[in-house]
Amino acid sequence: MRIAIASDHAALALKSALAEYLRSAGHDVADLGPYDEASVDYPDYGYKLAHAIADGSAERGVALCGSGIGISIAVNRNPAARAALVSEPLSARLSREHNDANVIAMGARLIGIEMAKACIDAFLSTEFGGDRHQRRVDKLSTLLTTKEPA
Ligand SMILES: O=C(CO)[C@H](O)[C@H](O)[C@H](O)COP(=O)(O)O
Repeated sequence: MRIAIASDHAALALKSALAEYLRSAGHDVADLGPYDEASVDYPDYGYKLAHAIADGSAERGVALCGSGIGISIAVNRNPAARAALVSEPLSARLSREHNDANVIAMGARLIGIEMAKACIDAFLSTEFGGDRHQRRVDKLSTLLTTKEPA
């Protein structure tokens, strides 16, 4: 699978570890940065990651910052992205099954590497459930253009 990964400075080490984990599992991983420990702003990297989802260069995204909160907010500014901030595998699975999430977000200051890998595994191995969930995901798109859900 084509997977883009991005972070801010707070999640640099987790980003490197997860990129390696994903590559060793056979995925085509695009590391969108940053590439050193200099302090950066999560909106810049959330923007890049969401853009990769929107233009189709990535099928899934992994977004990381200290808490995961800032970068997940940034990614979700792009209407093509559905980013889910998770800290354990059940939420990661449900984000796919119910929400058709295409980006997983995690907080490097809150989660360990093994839990992060377990979340990624659940996220990548779960299919969207469709049916009633499709109707709800479709409504997310209408929220962008109307004041009230259809
Ligand atoms: O966006 C965040 C909080 O919602 C992230 O945790 C950031 O990584 C964090 O704000 C960065 O903080 P720092 O003090 O500049 O390292």
